[in-house]
Amino acid sequence: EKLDEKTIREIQKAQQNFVVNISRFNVLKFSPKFGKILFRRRWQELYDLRREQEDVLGPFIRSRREKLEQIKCVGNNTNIGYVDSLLTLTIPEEGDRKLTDGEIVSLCLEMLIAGTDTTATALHWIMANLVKHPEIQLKLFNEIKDVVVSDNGEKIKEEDLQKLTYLKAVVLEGLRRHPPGHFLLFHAVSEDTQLDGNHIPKNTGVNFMVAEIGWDPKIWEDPMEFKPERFLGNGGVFDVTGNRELKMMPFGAGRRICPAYSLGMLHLEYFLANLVKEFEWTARVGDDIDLSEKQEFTTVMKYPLHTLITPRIK
Ligand code: HEM
Repeated sequence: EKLDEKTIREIQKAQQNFVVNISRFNVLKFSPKFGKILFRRRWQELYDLRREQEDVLGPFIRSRREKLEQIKCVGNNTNIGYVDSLLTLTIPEEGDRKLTDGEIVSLCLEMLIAGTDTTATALHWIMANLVKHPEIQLKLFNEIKDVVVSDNGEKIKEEDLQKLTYLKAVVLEGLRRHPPGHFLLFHAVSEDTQLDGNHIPKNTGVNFMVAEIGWDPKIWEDPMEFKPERFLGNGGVFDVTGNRELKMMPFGAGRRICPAYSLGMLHLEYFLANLVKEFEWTARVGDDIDLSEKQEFTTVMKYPLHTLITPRIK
């Protein structure tokens, strides 16, 4: 179903309000009993945000449920989308019940946020580094120019990306130095576990310091420097899943790794290649590009990038 511009803006606003405010709600996890009184205002804000999400997404879910019923009646089951699969899902552990509308709203938002905010944040950091280090941007542009023979003004295509080794190195370095998530989503241990001599009881919530892992000076030389060249060894091949060797984990690792890590990499490579092919990105006079961080849903630039963009001469 095609959404009009107004609806897209409403969904975007609900998502943005959530992303920007989420870290302010962490405090609500403590002492739920007294917290309800102590943080009454903040709880109210959270409820309001939640209502906003349900108001914008709820009608689409209900309308899709009706459509699905009609499709079932005429026996046509083509065009199955994400919401359709959630609507047909049942939970065996809970008496084969279906998901509630509220749960579906959460899952849709999770997919929207996880699929856009992470990639946009990663790209923002990478562009900031390319503006800060024009020599890296130039090297990347030269690779694009030399390797992709598409001077006819066409966009770089998906199949061209495989030939761009330095592009891949820049993306990997961006994800190492500025992973959008400095932590993963919360995990819990399913059994009593020993970790580095510490006893972790079953059901304890655990997380991983993603950014620190990628900045470990025992693994990475000059870890805080932005040096894509470090990824050029081994023929430019690097296993970002950590299956072979875990040196960084911007997408997590193992069973709960980001289910769309390869799509995330593809988006970053594709957008970056085209942005650099079409435009030269430079700092404003006297602007040193401040790489300070700020915690939102992802770790974003505290001072968003302002840059001058000049079309490349064809
Ligand atoms: C550069 C881009 C991306 C990065 C850095 C990234 C990173 C992550 C990380 C760190 C996690 C948590 C893994 C864990 O808790 O162990 C995650 C989960 C997730 N990601 Fe991504 N992601 C990216 C792109 C995407 C895209 C494009 C989509 C969807 C189209 C997506 C969908 C999801 C979903 C649905 C989850 C939750 C999975 C679960 O609950 O098990 N991500 N991602």
